[in-house]
Amino acid sequence: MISVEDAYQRLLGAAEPVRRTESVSLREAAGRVLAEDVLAKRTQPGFDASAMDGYALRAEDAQAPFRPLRVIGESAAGRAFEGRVEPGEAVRIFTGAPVPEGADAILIQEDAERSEDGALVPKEEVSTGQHIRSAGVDFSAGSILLGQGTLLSSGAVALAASGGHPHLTVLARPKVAVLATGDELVSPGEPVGPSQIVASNSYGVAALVEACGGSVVDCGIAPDREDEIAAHLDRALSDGCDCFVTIGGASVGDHDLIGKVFEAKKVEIAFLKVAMRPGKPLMAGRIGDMRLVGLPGNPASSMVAATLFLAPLVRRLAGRPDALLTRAAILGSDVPENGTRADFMRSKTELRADGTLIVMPLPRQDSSLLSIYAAADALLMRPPHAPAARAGEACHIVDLV
Ligand SMILES: Nc1nc2c(c(=O)[nH]1)N[C@H]1C(S)=C(S)[C@@H](COP(=O)(O)OP(=O)(O)OC[C@H]3O[C@@H](n4cnc5c(N)ncnc54)[C@H](O)[C@@H]3O)O[C@H]1N2
Ligand code: MOO
Repeated sequence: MISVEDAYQRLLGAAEPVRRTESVSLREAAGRVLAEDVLAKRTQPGFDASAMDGYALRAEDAQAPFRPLRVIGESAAGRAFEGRVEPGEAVRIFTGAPVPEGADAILIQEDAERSEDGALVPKEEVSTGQHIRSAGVDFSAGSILLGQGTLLSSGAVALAASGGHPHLTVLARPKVAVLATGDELVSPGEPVGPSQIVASNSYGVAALVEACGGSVVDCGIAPDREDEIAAHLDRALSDGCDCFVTIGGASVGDHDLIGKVFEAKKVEIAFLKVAMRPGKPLMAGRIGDMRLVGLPGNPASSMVAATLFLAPLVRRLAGRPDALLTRAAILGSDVPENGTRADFMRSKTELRADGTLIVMPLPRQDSSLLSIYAAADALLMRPPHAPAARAGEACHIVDLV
């Protein structure tokens, strides 16, 4: 049995982002990872633009004592004034409109008066360049807007649009096959016979995989038969899956077959058990480029193991930042000393008005309890052999997705 840290290193150590790429429209691009640099196809703004509603003029014509100026036309966004502003002249202008030739400043309309004959009389002085956004102040054609490997935020998508790109080349989502195993399992909505239960973990694990940027290949439920599980593994390999995840059958009972399948298929084993609670029977390995993760069957064990190991792996394969996100918090109640396995206690957090993050372990921690898991928003991390700790002491948590 190895430590959580060693297991994490063995699983993620040599894992690299997928190399397959695809083109997606901007509307589908948020959350994807750029496969190549995005260069600006245009300069923004493409012209000197007014930042305010007012008058385009020569700054020297708006100095005290103020003289009336002749308004010779209008420049609106999308409809430029084609002429030139000469001394003693001004052009009515609106935000985003091109600044006409000859003008070098904008007088905002709040600082201007129009006389009865239509002349413009400035009320405040302006300086050269005032309220003008110069061409290219945001970016210039040919400059790198977004680098390869960028996880596309909403802002990044807007920037790519502004740079003139209707589509972006991104990394393909890693293909993650998810297989539930167990003779007792039926799908949600199906009749549940005596001694049967509903397969729930695969839905939770699939949701987590997708939240991490993966694409799920749902393999359904396999009975406790080595040949059936092995057939799913073979199909995942031939379908080019990046990861094959099993749920259940990871422990030591007569019907726990994942270890046997891994052996028969000559999986290069990373580890077979991890010193953690819940989730001790957790297996991982690889066949060529395909990673294998054997999650334990108990629902909370399955989800905790997937949060700590599968989620960072999928993020790595997807090219996303993959570090396990832990946060400092303050214990909201006393906790007893811990045993030999790292403990990940299902907990609820509360952000106090002063910014302190308080974490309260939930009262029941049995690994079969999905009601408790779903009520939790964080895992309180208790290292092996941690001494008893009191409310108010510092601790660390992992956020649940
Ligand atoms: N003698 C020992 N027994 C067990 C050990 C051990 O070290 N020695 N470890 C225990 C721990 S810890 C866990 S966790 C479980 C994990 O066992 P398996 O991975 O083999 O899981 P199963 O036996 O297949 O199932 C356990 C439990 O979870 C239910 N299950 C399975 N799959 C699903 C699913 N997709 N959705 C919902 N529920 C599922 C299954 O019906 C069982 O109730 O082993 C302990 N035993
Ligand atoms: O890990 Mo088992 O996950 O302790 O129930």
